[in-house]
Amino acid sequence: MSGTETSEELPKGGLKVENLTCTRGGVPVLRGVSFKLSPGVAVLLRGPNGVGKTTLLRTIAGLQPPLRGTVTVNGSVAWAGHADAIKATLSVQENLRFWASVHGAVGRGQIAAKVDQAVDSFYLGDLTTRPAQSLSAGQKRRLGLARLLVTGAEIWALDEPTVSLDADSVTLFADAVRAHCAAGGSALIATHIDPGVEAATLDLQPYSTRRDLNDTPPEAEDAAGDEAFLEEGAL
Ligand SMILES: Nc1ncnc2c1ncn2[C@@H]1O[C@H](COP(=O)(O)OP(=O)(O)OP(=O)(O)O)[C@@H](O)[C@H]1O
Repeated sequence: MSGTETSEELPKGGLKVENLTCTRGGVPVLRGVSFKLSPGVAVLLRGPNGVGKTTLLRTIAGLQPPLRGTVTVNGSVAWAGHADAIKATLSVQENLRFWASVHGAVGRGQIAAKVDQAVDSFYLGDLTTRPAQSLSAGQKRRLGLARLLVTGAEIWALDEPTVSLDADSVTLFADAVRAHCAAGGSALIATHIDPGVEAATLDLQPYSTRRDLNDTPPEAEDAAGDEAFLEEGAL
């Protein structure tokens, strides 16, 4: 099902998307998207509602196969979508322990160290024994983001990660992304707001609109791939 390939020719934490065409519900959404994401870099994925940001992130995370093109990574991808991947009946601490174990932490000491760091990073200290289902929307979102830290994944694919967060929590998120990138990780972040992260921008444009405006035959567009979209510095 996954169309994501692993290659050690990329640097650890690197991601390369080449001429990617995706469908959603059988309908073409993205066409010929190409870009590279280097370790240490965060990129904001922009574009109007329905343009295909979630579809692109899902494809990179291996949750759906591309129709055409390739996604290549060196490292593992952690996906944070709208549902937060939270186990409702487990406590905050149990959720994080669970995810740390799933992602390879071994032994009580290693698991506890990862969980403690994640709890501190997202100010979850007063909530550790609370069942996840009893948390507010913003608290759940903080738990979902804390999960990223215990996965140890090099590449973060984040779909509107700041939804429901208050201003202080957005700052915690930005700090976490900064620390992740400083440690050699990378992040692709779909968002409609400014999350306070120093980042390049990848602008997805409506495929049909762009074609109409450019008056470019689809075959030529296929051959050329997508123009644009990363500002210099992110490549
Ligand atoms: N489960 C689905 N079945 C069919 N079509 C879908 C499904 N989910 C999304 N789509 C369609 O696919 C297209 C791309 O959706 P996607 O969620 O990737 O957009 P987006 O850029 O993330 O939008 P938003 O900014 O609103 O979150 C849209 O036209 C949407 O209506």
